[in-house]
Amino acid sequence: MTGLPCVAFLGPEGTYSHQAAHELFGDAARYAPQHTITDTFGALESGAQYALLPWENSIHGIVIDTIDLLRDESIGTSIRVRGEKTIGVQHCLLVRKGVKLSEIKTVLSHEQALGQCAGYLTKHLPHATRIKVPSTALAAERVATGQGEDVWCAAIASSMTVALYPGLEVVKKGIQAVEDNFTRFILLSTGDDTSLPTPPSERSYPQAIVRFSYPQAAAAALIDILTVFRDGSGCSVSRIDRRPSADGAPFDDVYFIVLRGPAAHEDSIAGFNPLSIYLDNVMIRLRIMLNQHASRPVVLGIW
Ligand SMILES: O=C(O)C(=O)C[C@]1(C(=O)O)C=C[C@@H](O)C=C1
Repeated sequence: MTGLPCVAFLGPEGTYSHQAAHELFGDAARYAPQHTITDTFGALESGAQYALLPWENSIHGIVIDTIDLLRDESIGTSIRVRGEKTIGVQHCLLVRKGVKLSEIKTVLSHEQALGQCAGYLTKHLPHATRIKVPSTALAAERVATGQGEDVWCAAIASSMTVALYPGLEVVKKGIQAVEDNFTRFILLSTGDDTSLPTPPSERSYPQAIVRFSYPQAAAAALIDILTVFRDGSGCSVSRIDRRPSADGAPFDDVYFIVLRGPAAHEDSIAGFNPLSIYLDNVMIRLRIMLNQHASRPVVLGIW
């Protein structure tokens, strides 16, 4: 067992992160549940080789804690983005056995799940207080073990938690805004050389993330900076995210550009990756355009 790599994930058992980690690594890893997304990232500093973080959801969008961690300077240097995993998410409203919908006073869950199910809560539980907790499975555990007033709490979590935390029952399954609901996770590892037990990407084309900061005072216009990414050799931008910079002047922002390379052909030469060649060129031009600014553009990972 000890030879297996350690994968940190947002716990406890029964979170969607737990499910995604298992789907990626199966029996080829040891699993280390963490209390928060920040702790999951921090586990890379205390011995875990991998951390799997929820990245974005198809209903509620970006997971703020994760994207803000991607601003950390260690990512792109000692820590690299290595892959991704997408899973389907069907949320259940769970209560202690015997509690009726009309008796629920409080609903606990991860803020993403509360957001994905906001329509259901507004319609069916308009007077219930919504409380954010670090994960869906922690919400289920609290409802299962709650005392006193907590008996009237409900949780939004996966149906798997019913088997893990005895005493719960499902009031309603599939309470998110639309039936098709997916969360995409990002896999980080300490360095590029830790081998991955399963192919890191589910897609046939390679991807990469570039981070750069764009201060309000920048000499070059943002639109000119973005033209650096104009399609080259079949590579293109598939997504742009923007967050406040952690340490810059007010409204200085950090940009995350997700790039997609051309699909690999069966006859392509081993080790030849058009995306990394394109990125070498893009990074040189980006550094020149942003050269007067302290924060260098960085490739957070290619997978
Ligand atoms: O709380 C969990 O179960 C998680 O794994 C976190 C998380 C998220 O942050 O998006 C993962 C998937 C769902 O979208 C809801 C919550």
